[in-house]
Amino acid sequence: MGNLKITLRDNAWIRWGMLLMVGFVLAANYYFYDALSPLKSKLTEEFGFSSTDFGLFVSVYSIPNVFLLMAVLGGVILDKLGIRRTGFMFVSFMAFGALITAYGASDIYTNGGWGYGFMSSFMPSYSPELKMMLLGRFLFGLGAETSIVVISKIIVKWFKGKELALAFGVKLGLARTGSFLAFNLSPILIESPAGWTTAIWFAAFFVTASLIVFMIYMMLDLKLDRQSQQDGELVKSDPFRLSDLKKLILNPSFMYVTLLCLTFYSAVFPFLSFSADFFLNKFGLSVKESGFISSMLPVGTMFFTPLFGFVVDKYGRAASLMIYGSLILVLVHTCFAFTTINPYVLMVILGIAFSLVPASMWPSVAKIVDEKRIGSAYGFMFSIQNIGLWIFPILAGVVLDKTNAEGVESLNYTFTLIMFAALGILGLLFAILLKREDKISGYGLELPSNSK
Ligand SMILES: N[C@@H](Cc1c[nH]cn1)C(=O)NCC(=O)O
Repeated sequence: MGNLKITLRDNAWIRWGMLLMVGFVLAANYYFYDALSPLKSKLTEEFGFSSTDFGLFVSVYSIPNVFLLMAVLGGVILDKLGIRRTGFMFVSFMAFGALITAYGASDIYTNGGWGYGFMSSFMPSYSPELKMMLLGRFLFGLGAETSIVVISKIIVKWFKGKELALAFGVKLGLARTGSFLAFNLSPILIESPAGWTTAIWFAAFFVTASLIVFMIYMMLDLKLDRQSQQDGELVKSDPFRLSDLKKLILNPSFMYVTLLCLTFYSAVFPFLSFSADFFLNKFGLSVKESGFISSMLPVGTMFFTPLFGFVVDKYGRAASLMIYGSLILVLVHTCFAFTTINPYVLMVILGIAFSLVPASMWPSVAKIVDEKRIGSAYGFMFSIQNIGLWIFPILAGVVLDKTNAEGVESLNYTFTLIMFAALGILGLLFAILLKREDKISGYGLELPSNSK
């Protein structure tokens, strides 16, 4: 038994201060993830990107996580090497990948800089710019997903038994601030006197700055570990065993939440990547205004996610909230496909759905899975989710190219949106199954946070 000494995590100022730090790392991650979305038409103009090329660029982020099982492996590495070493390694990958992406679009590179000749020497149907940018985003994705797993574990470490769901909500709110900034700043930065690629360089430097912030967090983490070790409170992860993964897969609640994660996020993130271009084409808006409408989604979630996190902590009902969120998602995509309802309104409503599900999903995993396995569990969920984040941006681009004649003035997005609505219906089904299963397995997903 520990002797109940006060540690850093018992000090609310330090606990929430450290959340701001890891939130900065996440905001940079999300900023870079979304920074090129409002630039789709610019990439077509400058480098001749088709919709399929753009979809490929978005989706290559997920390849290391799907094929190298990076998020699972990252979770395993995390359980083995710990938060500091794993976090440092993967945030560094993020920064390196972001800088390579910016280099691939830069004048230095396009004027025959390092690697240009090599990238021109194979697969001539893909431009050397696209190939270098794909390499950069691949490396960024390799680091980014595992970093999110590391940060989720950091939050469980500091907030378990305290304001866990609220902390997850605030964390997601901070992450989405990054997306909000990306959709608004990128269209401004392309007009910079230093050239349109300023938008990409800025994104890359933001990620590099987040590496420095993570290094500062590492000092706090070390101090907390020393205190917890003295108190005998340090939660040590057991070595990873394949049988643990088998146990997770055989747990119906865990699998329903994972499948909801796959289908729900596949209907949101790939849509968000194309959304600015969708508004531009459907409503004939400028790059700035369509980027601004896209940013209504993250802006809604910045406020609603912490709020719903608080509701889940205090009143529970996490499984029910996942059902409501999935239902709203289906309705919004259907409206986008078949109506001309004001896109600002629909994006804010989608923001409610995009708050309800994440705010209840991520803390629910901490109820279903033992803390010692939480790294592997989040890693597994992210790897499955990344199958969707890999396939659906490509499919969205292919559907767009196939359902629109070449060189058409404005792209018709109806079939792409029907695809996203269908994914939402699947998500709704898994959310209903999760709630039903919870009555049998008794993880208490409908109960407040501190009752379990
Ligand atoms: N795996 C991430 C995907 C992502 C999107 N932008 C950057 N990373 C994820 O799903 N995170 C959880 C969330 O609710 O944002």
